[in-house]
Amino acid sequence: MQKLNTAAQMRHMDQTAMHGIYAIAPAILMENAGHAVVEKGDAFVGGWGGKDVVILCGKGNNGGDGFVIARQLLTAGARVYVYILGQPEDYSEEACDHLTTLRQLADEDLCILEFFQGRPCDWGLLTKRLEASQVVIDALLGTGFHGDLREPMSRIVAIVNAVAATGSLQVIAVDIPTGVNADTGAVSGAGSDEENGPLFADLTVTFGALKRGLVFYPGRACAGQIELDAIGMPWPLLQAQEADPAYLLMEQDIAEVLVPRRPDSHKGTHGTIAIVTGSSDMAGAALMAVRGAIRSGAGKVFLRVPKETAGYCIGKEIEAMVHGVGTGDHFTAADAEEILADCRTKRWSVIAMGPGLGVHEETKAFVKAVIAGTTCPIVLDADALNVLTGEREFLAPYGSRLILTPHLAEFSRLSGFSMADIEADPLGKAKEFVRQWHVNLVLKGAPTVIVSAKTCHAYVNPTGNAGMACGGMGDILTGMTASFAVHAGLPDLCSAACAAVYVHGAAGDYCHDEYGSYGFSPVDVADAVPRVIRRLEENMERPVLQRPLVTED
Ligand SMILES: NC(=O)C1=CN([C@@H]2O[C@H](COP(=O)(O)OP(=O)(O)OC[C@H]3O[C@@H](n4cnc5c(N)ncnc54)[C@H](O)[C@@H]3O)[C@@H](O)[C@H]2O)[C@@H](O)CC1
Ligand SMILES: Nc1ncnc2c1ncn2[C@@H]1O[C@H](COP(=O)(O)OP(=O)(O)O)[C@@H](O)[C@H]1O
Ligand SMILES: [K+]
Repeated sequence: MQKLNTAAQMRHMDQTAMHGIYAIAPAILMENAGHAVVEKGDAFVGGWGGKDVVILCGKGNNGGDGFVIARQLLTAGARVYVYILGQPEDYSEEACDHLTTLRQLADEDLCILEFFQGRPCDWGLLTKRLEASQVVIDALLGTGFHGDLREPMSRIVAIVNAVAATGSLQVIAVDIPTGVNADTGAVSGAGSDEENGPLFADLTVTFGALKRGLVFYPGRACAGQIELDAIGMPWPLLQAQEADPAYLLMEQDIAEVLVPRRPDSHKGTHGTIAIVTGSSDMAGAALMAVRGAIRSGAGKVFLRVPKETAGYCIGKEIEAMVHGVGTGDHFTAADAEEILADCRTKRWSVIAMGPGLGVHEETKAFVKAVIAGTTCPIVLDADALNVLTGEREFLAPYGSRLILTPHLAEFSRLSGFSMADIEADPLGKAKEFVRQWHVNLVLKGAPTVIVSAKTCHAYVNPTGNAGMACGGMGDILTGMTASFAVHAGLPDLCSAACAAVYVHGAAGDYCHDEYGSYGFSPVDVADAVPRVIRRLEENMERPVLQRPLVTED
């Protein structure tokens, strides 16, 4: 897992490195930061020698990194034009020292320094310099950015974006692109007509830990390729768990939580999954959930649909045992007893409810009765969440065995948060909800965020693509989540949800590789799941019975 930090967490890490027991001189951290950009940038731009590079330096420590970069690029054989927004007295001591050194290197041919403040700006000259250069370094603003960009920053960023759009200029951002909020990925100028939007980089070299704003849209779209550099931070600080943490999931994390099948296992070992969902006009959703469960390794799958839906469903997913419940085309409170009895006698290990369930008033009582009358894990998606709008207090006592998988609109209905607030900070809102209502939450989107009921830690999924933005994709995930929830050895429901989300997205990525971003279907994604699991299996530990019984030294 990679830590996903906020600006405040980064400030704390920097301060602890510099002023705590480690006592790293501030100028050294800044030197390392600048060096990281030069080093990672070298491969990206194909070597610095002979390149013309514009370096834009703001008034904070991000600008200080820019001074180091300028000096090191001169050593690497580049010509640099350094635009400096502050005066020496504006800068921190370490940035000021680096500026002093850089000033000793000012040279009419190789190193031109331009101080912006207090003078009319020659925008034409800046544009010409950018047009004649191959690379621009954005050291205007880092994690200290907030609000919207103001003049002259906004004008400079607009000019860089315009020149870069012609394709002749590579843009490298220092730590985070200027105008991207490090905590949320919100950007300057969103929704306004004024030209004060964020900078779009081709490469972002970020320091110490990934910033949340680099993985959430719209910030993610500004970052280009992302490279992380530890910049010499003491390793205990790099590894320490932050208060209120968030992590980016990695393939290795998922491989580690999946346990290989024991060779002596049988269908009962791998979970009895009940998909209790569907209604007469949305039976396909129920079938897709079944498909997701089967393709994720479920031992047995029972499908329970309303009576009128059963005829359509029988034989469509031949592995599932299908039965029609009640008398109508949707579930009512009277149907709950049959489901609860089935759950007891057939020893269901997990239940999934929601896809295509419908939002009839009577269905709400049905869903509540099933939750209250069982003790197994339950995955709640789609209409199961829609019918529970306003029932947060009801859910909370059962939260530790529930996995809720809403998309943004479903989450808005359920939580009462506005769509705008959720879109502005999905991770923050997901955590806020879980802190209050103690459920395992999968907030689906690009990217999907998973929050643990037990710890309130958040996990962000890196897999998936826009080809998955089509109806039914979430139904597949519902079945997958139910199946993963009973995979032997998974430590908790949150890990199961993380594994399901990661594998679902990775299966979507296989489809993207095969078909491109249009037209692959939810069923294609489900059918690609075994390929992802096979890839993960290569990294799993061998089960006891697959180890040789006698080992030779
Ligand atoms: N010791 C450290 O703290 C280290 C910091 N580093 C760098 O320092 C950066 C953080 O430095 P700072 O905290 O000084 O922050 P920044 O360099 O991001 O800038 C802060 C300045 O920008 C101004 N500002 C904020 N929002 C603005 C807006 N919308 N329009 C115009 N001006 C705005 C603030 O008033 C403040 O003067 C990191 O991103 C990283 O690049 C690195 O050098 C590594 C070590
Ligand atoms: N642009 C995207 N990038 C990554 N994943 C996506 C994208 N669009 C959709 N998805 C994924 O596809 C699934 C869609 O789920 P959902 O909206 O519930 O679909 P439905 O309700 O139609 O089944 C989610 O898991 C979501 O994360
Ligand atoms: K920057």
